Amino acid sequence: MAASEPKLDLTLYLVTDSGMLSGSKTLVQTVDEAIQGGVTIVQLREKTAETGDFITLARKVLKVTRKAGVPLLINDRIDVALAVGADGVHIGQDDMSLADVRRILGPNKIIGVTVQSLEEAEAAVRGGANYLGIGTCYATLTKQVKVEPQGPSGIRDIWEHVLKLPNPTHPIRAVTIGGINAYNAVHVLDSTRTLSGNIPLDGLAVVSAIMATEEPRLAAQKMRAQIRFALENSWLARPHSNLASTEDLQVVRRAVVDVFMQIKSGSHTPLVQHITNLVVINDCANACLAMGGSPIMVTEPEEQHDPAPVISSLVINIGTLDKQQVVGMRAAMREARLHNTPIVLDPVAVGASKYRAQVIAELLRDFGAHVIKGNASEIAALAGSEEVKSRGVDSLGSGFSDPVAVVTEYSRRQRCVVVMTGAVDYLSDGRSTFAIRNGHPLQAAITGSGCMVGTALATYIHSIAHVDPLIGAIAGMAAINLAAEHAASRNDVKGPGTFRATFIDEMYNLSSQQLQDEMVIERLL
Ligand SMILES: Cc1ncc(COP(=O)(O)OP(=O)(O)O)c(N)n1
Ligand SMILES: Cc1ncsc1CCOP(=O)(O)O
Repeated sequence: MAASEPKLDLTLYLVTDSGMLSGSKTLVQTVDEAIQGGVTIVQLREKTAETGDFITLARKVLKVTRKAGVPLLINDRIDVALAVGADGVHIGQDDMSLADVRRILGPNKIIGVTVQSLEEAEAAVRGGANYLGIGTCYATLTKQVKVEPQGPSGIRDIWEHVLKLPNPTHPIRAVTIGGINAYNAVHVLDSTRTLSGNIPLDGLAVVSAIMATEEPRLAAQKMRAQIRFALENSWLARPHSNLASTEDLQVVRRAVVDVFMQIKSGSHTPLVQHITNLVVINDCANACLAMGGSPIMVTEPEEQHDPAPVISSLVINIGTLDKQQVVGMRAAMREARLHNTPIVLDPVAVGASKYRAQVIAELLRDFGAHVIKGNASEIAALAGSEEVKSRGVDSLGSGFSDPVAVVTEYSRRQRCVVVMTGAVDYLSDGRSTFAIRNGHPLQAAITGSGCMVGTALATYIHSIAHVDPLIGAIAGMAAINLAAEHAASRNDVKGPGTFRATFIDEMYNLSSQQLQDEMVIERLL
């Protein structure tokens, strides 16, 4: 690219569609405001415009983009790009070939290419594309797509592949497109990072998230804020995440006790939203209160929006799944993603039916989670392992031969903390893996003790920005297990019934000194 031409910054890529304008603003105004809100590159995509009208519009838009120092690309139409002196073009697989476009436009123009497979991506990189538009990511109403949406993991596979190509002749850049908005931007950027190297896409491309709003500046600002958050708070490179990876277990223990203390002292009362199962809802609410949180059981899809800004963390538990509940879960997870609220996902009995497996796969594809908590059979089902089978909500057999490898690997793949419960609990964020050896067999004798673990995790992981999720998870796991030990040792506990009530008492009574002294934690990785 010549020095005088705008710099290629793909962070927030606006693809236009004048058919979406509300009527109160022209396309040129919309582009102008979107750039003021943070759009870094614009593609003029006018599928039905006559050539003359397209050129007239492109000239007007170019004035705005040039003033802002933002590149303007033209969708498909090399003739229009040449006529107006645009900064480049974006082409798809059915358009003029990359080689021909390069020959016509010369070496300094930007050429972006849509790719939907490893082969297409490789060819575009070898052919000298300046960037790739990988997708589609999610289903979109903006256009009819020929290839099924690939979801973030499909996009990541392509991104990872091109970055590994030997001897690249130029830097490889990429965005993804399709169904992206401020709600899913963080999840998409986080889950498309390469597994080896943690390298994020260069940005996100959107049409309707900006074009179909009355406030394009505000919409662009929201998107930019989410993209900034995702790039600064990468799962594996969070600013505060060195704590769990420190070699010194004393430092980890102290951090865990600090997280516990914040809640115990009352200096913070997390508002923990639960969409959980009918069997345990009351126990989970009481456990949350006993630990110093405040439970909120908002379940209807229509009422997810209003409280979302003040929710500290969200528990999604599929124990007694029904279709209407899934709609509520999706609405809650969407809001949680917008507010960067930690999500704890409890995939109860996910291996028991195809329906459960499908619901969880879709929730993970569309929203991801910050923590996934399950017993060995649930983690096996999610990780695609046959090693541990389930019977209803329980695991059969003696568990994994190498539980550390399973939780660590699954955590790396899902980019979240994985907590695998059992006689020994394993917790990993993909970099560090710990075992907690507290707890009591009576926990398995009452229903819902696993669900209460979900509550405990969410209570202590109440902020992505302020609590390292792995440290918070250790705090929750250790606290609830110690409460069980204390309850089981009491003389007034005669069996599961008395244990159940006493368990809640001991969650309430547990002190930070007890946590400090009695937590049995081991670093395994
Ligand atoms: C950034 C970006 N990525 C992908 C596309 C899709 O382009 P294409 O496959 O050519 O489809 P149409 O846009 O022509 O419908 C894009 N436009 N921009
Ligand atoms: C042009 C294009 N190419 C693949 S999906 C898409 C449209 C994306 O639109 P939206 O951001 O509104 O889902």
